Amino acid sequence: MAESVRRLLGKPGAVDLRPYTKLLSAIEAEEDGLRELGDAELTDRAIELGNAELPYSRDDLVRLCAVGREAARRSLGERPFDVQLLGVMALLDGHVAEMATGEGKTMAGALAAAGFALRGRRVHVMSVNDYLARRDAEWMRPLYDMLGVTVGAISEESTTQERRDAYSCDVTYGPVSELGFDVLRDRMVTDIADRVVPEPHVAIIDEADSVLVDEARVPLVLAGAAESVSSSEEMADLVRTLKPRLHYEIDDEGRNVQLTDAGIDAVEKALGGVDLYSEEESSLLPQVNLALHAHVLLQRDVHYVVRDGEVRLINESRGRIALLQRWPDGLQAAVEAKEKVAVSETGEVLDSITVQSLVLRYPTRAGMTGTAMSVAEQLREFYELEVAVIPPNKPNIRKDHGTHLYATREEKEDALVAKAEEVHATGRPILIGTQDVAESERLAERLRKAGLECVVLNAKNDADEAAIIAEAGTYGAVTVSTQMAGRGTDIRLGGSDMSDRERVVEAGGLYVMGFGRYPSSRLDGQLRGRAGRQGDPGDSVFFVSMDDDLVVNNVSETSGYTTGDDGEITDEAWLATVDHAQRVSEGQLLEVHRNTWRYNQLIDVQRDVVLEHRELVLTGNEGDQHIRQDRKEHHANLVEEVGEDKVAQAARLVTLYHLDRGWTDHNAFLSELREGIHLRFLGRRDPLDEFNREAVPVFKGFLDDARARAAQSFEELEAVDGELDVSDVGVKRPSMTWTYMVHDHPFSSAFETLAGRLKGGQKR
Ligand SMILES: Nc1ncnc2c1ncn2[C@@H]1O[C@H](COP(=O)(O)OP(=O)(O)OP(=O)(O)O)[C@@H](O)[C@H]1O
Repeated sequence: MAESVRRLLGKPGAVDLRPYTKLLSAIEAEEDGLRELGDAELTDRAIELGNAELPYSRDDLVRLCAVGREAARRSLGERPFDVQLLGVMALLDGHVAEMATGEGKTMAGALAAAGFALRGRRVHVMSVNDYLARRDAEWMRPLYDMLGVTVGAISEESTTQERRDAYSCDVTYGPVSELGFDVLRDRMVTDIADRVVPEPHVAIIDEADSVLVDEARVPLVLAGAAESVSSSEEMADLVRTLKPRLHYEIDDEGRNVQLTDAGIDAVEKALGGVDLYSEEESSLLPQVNLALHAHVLLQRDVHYVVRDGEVRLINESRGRIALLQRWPDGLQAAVEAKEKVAVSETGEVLDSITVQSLVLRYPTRAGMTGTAMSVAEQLREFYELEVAVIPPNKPNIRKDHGTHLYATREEKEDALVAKAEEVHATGRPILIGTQDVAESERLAERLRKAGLECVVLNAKNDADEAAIIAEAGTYGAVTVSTQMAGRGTDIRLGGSDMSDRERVVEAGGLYVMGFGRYPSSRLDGQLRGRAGRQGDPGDSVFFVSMDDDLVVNNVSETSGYTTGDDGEITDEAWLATVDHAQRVSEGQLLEVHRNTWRYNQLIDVQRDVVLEHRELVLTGNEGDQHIRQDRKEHHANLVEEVGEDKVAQAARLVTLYHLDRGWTDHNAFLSELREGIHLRFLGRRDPLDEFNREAVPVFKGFLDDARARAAQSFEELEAVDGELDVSDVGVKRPSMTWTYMVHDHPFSSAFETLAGRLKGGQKR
């Protein structure tokens, strides 16, 4: 209640920058003195700052910023601007610094990381991908060296030893997914020496809004022990024969598809006269629904691409292939069956972690991004983070034009292409943002036909992406790209070496065009922000049509407007509906985020109980003590045969095994419960309450059960040649493990569909 009232009343404000700005002149005053010092003396000055505790006093903050500025000037050849130092101070206070594109967040982040490290904190700088983690660590290394701070980076390919080395540095850069996977893997070790992640201190999150808001709906998963699911190609072929409206209906938002009565009859007939709602056939309906979802709602080249015989998801928030992502198993298999590719490896989910849980492990959190203010509320609600809006170094002179609205997609495309031709004729570089891969390719084709050579950026690897983006400011360049978030490379006018800068500036700088507005205004802002960096000239404009998904899915009335000859709708009221549609969509995204959060809160509490107990077993002799009491005689016999140490180790392994096994099973139970819980809507109960009501009692006996099973396994253990081999009693760790990100079920589950039918009062 208090929270909802606060949400309504308390407009999220930004952090007051005055305490920081007051220090700027004192920082500058130190500059001449520091320039006199030799490099080693400068390093000593930095190290001396480590002789006190956090937080930094006013005077020490001045010293840190002054030393940091001088070190950056010498090591990187760039003297941090005042605004970057404001960013550093905001980060050191644990805020999210909103700094526009090209303002130099990488350096601000590094100076803050060094500030924490000098005071004895371990810092993890979380990036959005491998490439940026490695690039930033290497780029900033000379600066860290000069400040006497060690730095390392991890990436997906890092070996265990490389990870350990990187984590032993003061500052470690890594993609958020890898940091999460390491935490998950560490939770499964049976020997403390196998752990790689040290105790968490400080997290500095780059592209904080993408990571903390957009990616927070995608849990990281550790899976193990292979077992293949049956392919559902038969179902895929069957649903292909069904006809829209006659056999199935799609709801207004395009998020749900349901069989009609005629559809059910057709499916039952095609399956040889089964009754889909009978007890015996209870597994069929979910399969049909999954196949139908895959067929109707998931489109190739919009939601996924097929490459090298694999279905690869497109990360909607970043508009590119998400190598590690997959849908929950059933849906993934259904899409694979639809595309007739081999059904991919599947196995048990050993454990999972959400971005929230990962980030909240760190007692100190901070972040930086170009677009934070519009998610200030979420950052506060989910991460207890406040936003500090750092002004640009030079005033932003980019011209953001109003949205152009058209009746149809064709008219929108015609208008955009015409505008692109007009702008291209002046030599200005153009960046066009599209909604999905298919659209970017179609549009590029159109542009080429119109004589505009263009580069399409949608699904390359991270390094290629960065190189393409870096050249997008070249004279006459036309670049078509899907969502820009997390690309992490700024567009310099005149190409990456800025050799042609003058000509491009004179022409008017980068012209950004959005082909459709994004599901949130923040994503629009990220695209616009690519133009006008560091006071450069630039323009941005969006072209929208009434049949864009954003409008169709979120506006109830989409007819009754008047258009000009070219199909443009200029009526302010209709333009306002586009803004409205975007707000509705933002509300939906927030709800999804909040739901993931709520469900995971309970799971996290239970996981913590298990982990706490597991830690006692792993690091102490909890397992042995319990078994010694429970199976006195057998324990004593084995001790006599093989000695205390070997028995204690066997008891530890057996207990860990049953704790982990129990948690895997409990996890599976919780996901099933969560899927099925929507049926509870039938009883008009709150599904979350229902979830908690069922999940809590089931967990009650968890530890006792695991202990009892461990004792049982131990009882069966026999000494052979003076050794105990726990695999004799079925204690086997997964032979292999792998990691991925589960794409949150984009549509309601099969159960919800069933619930929807029952709710509608249909027979059966
Ligand atoms: N103080 C400075 N003086 C001169 N150049 C600087 C300074 N700080 C950063 N730069 C340069 O500005 C460019 C942009 O820096 P950086 O990539 O860190 O920006 P960013 O804010 O992270 O942008 P993006 O939003 O694209 O990630 C880099 O080429 C960097 O070398």
